[in-house]
Amino acid sequence: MSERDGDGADAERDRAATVDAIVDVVADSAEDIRSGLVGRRGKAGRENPSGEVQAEADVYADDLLEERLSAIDGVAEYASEERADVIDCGGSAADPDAVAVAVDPLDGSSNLEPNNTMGTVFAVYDEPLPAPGTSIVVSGWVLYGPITTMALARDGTVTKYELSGDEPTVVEEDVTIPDDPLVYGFGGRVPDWPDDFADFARAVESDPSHKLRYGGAMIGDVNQVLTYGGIFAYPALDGSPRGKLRLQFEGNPIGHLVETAGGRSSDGSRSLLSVEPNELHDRVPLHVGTAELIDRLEATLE
Ligand SMILES: O=P(O)(O)OC[C@H]1O[C@](O)(COP(=O)(O)O)[C@@H](O)[C@@H]1O
Ligand SMILES: [Mg+2]
Ligand SMILES: [Mg+2]
Repeated sequence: MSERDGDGADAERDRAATVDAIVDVVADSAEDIRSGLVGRRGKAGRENPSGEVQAEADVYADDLLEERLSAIDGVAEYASEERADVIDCGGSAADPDAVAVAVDPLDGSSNLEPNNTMGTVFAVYDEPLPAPGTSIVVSGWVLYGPITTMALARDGTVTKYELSGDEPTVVEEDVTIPDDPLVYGFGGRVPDWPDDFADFARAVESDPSHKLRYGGAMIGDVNQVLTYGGIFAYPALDGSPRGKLRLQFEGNPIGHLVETAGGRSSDGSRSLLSVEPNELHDRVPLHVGTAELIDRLEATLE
């Protein structure tokens, strides 16, 4: 037992304080990440563990978050899409008063060059990484749009904030995803979609009440789905049956937040939160949105 442990109630309190500190650091770092994009829109000249060429801003945001998050008392592990291994920050995420943090420091970094939307995604797990989404304590994302905003899922409820001043400003509490779907966005090259997913996509597109929204940054696209109702997917592809997006850093946090808002997530047959990870950088076919559309998707892919 670490010195921080004490009895169960103390451990709970310590963990809650750690989670508060993590959320504060992510919110406080948003402006530094945003301003740090200037002058870092080029390539860093090396690949991340998923084999993608890193942008200078990917490395910058990862280094900044690693330094700040790993310094928090009670953070036992830091892991990110941009580094191969989990960073051991001291203690164990299996302890009742400690957690692990997993981060996609800059989501949609291919949008740096054309200056379009990007985000930061994070999840706090109460188990050592890689861990299933059922062990997430808090999930959230920062969206660098015209305004910097944050969505946070904690204690069974989703809250949206603006991050413009010294303190985050609550703009919406108890956020729920609308039941009537309006927007959809599907990643991957259309010729690479498996036939069953293509059938589903055609059905969604042919509904006159649905509109296409695809910006090339998952967070921007998913935030529209959370706002208007609908579906975002980066499906399994012919030649890439696990799709593109990563379970620990993208699928789990997004699935946790959308499900907390009353929506659904799926890998094609079950909740993303039920997918058991094998490795830190596992990919997963990702579908999130209004429950009825995810039900229909799963019925089509059966
Ligand atoms: O360029 P594509 O194939 O449309 O992929 C876009 C998808 O890839 C991502 O950019 C992957 O995220 P990273 O930028 O964090 O690697 C998603 O945000 C987005 O939905
Ligand atoms: Mg990403
Ligand atoms: Mg990224």
